[in-house]
Amino acid sequence: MNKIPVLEIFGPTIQGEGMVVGRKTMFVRTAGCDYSCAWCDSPFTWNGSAKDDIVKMSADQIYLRLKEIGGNQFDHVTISGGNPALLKYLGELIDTLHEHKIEVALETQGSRWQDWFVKIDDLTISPKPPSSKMKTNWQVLDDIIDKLITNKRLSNTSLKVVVFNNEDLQFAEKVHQRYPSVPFFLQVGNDDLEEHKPRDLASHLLEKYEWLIDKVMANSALNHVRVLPQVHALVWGNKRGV
Ligand SMILES: C[S@@+](CC[C@H](N)C(=O)[O-])C[C@H]1O[C@@H](n2cnc3c(N)ncnc32)[C@H](O)[C@@H]1O
Ligand SMILES: Nc1nc2[nH]cc(C(=O)O)c2c(=O)[nH]1
Ligand code: SF4
Ligand SMILES: [Mg+2]
Repeated sequence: MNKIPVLEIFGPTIQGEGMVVGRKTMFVRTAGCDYSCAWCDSPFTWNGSAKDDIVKMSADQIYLRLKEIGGNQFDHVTISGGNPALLKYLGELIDTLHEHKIEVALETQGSRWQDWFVKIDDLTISPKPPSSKMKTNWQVLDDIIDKLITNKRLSNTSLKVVVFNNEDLQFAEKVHQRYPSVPFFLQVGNDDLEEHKPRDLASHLLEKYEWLIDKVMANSALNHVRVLPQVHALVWGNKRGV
């Protein structure tokens, strides 16, 4: 069996973001990313700081570990990273989880296509706005969205843009206008990744949430959208593994 580089497996917890926010889920976080976003909240997945924690695991080993931690208290697994779309053989893990009647969500930035995207129950594609300092390859993203539409995966797919400022909001508009049929989410950017007091971070993020709500309410190009904070950041702050 092919092995997957895993950095952490945790849960059950709530999915704190996006299309299935609030859903009880386990997390599998893979190592490695083709981006290096200025504000990445999980830089240990790609900057080498946790390289000794990476474990190469088969799909069966990951399933066993999920059961060891989560017991019978879950029926949903979210795969995040890093960029799990770098991993050609993730389809084996998705099949293993489905065989055990477990639904599978996945978080990626839309820089790579994998054929197993069409098997994901809740696929979040999160193109990166200017504040990240990353550049979207629109040809690649067009191709990904085209393939998902052709395969009738729209009800299993969402776009999610993190917003820190007005320029990011314009980028969000552009993404929504380019792919109007894809369910669209705007997410509050967390600009304080050092804060260790969850309540202080929460009140700061709620102010940013109010700013984002006001902006979106006044914007006629952003009508068919949802606006959300990272709920896990409101509850647990910058803590890892929740
Ligand atoms: C750590 S990323 C991993 C998945 C994939 N690499 C991606 O970026 O979509 C998971 C989600 O967290 C979001 N995210 C990362 N840093 C953030 C921050 N500082 N504030 C808000 N959301 C953030 C990303 O945009 C993405 O939607
Ligand atoms: N609770 C919780 N929800 C999340 N949604 C997306 C996450 C991620 O890091 O990909 C995440 C995470 O790390 N924790
Ligand atoms: S794409 Fe995702 S994991 Fe990669 S650097 Fe950006 S936010 Fe972090
Ligand atoms: Mg996170």
